[in-house]
Amino acid sequence: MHGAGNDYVYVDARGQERDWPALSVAMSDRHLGVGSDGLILALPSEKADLRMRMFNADGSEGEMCGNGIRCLVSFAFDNGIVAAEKSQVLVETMAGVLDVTPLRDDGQGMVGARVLMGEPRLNPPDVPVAIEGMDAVIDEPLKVAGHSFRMTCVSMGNPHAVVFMDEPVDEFPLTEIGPIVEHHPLFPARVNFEIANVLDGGRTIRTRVWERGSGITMACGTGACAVQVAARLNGLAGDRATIALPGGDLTVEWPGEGEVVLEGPVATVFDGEWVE
Ligand SMILES: N[C@H](CCC[C@H](N)C(=O)O)C(=O)O
Repeated sequence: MHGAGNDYVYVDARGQERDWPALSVAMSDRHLGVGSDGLILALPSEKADLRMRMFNADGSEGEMCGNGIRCLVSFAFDNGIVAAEKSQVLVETMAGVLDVTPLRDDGQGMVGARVLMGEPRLNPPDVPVAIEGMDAVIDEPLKVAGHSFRMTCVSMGNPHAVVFMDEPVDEFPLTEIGPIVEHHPLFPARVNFEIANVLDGGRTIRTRVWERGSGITMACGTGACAVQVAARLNGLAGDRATIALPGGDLTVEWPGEGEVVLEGPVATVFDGEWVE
């Protein structure tokens, strides 16, 4: 399944004990495996309708996945894990229990979802940055390979570093710079790195992402949230923005306080059986 091109393999892991990190690496390989940005598990929960665990393509576990949580609810409906007629589904994640509202087409199929993503963490322990007022920025420009960035760091349960730039993001050497930022010593848990062009007075923000543990992805849900929050903190956007990613558009709302709301598509590509 994929959310705006951010594709994962989804597994009903109820009652299964496996080496999930190793399985994520094997399944994510686009030549020797299924091919994906990682692996997402549906698991039972004591305090929600179900629990999500997500693993990046390198086997590392992410605290939250905004595109993944939408697809997981659709997967849970299709596989009888959660009653398909529910109009609200609670999902336990490492970033808290989050509220997912399925969006259905007239045929009742799920085509997307609206997710309450929790509050942004602006002085996140996983992104220790010099603090300038509310705005969590790195006071000293971060010098990377001849570039000097002013980053706004936001955690959505997982760490993000956002750089707004005038240079068109499509021309930025993200493949070269992305891994240097991801592994920069400033980020003890590594970091997801977003580059963004603010367009249309902040109503649209063109964004590309180098994801922690997966590299360049077509979209990143938590990254889209971090971009809108960072833009609003920097006075570059209002309460709502369309985040235009290579794989599609995601909509993010954050009025400066409270939960971030993410809305985006869901798609199933194919089903399969994993044969040992
Ligand atoms: N790579 C991320 C996890 C996946 C996030 C992204 N795919 C999303 O949709 O939020 C991390 O290690 O924090």
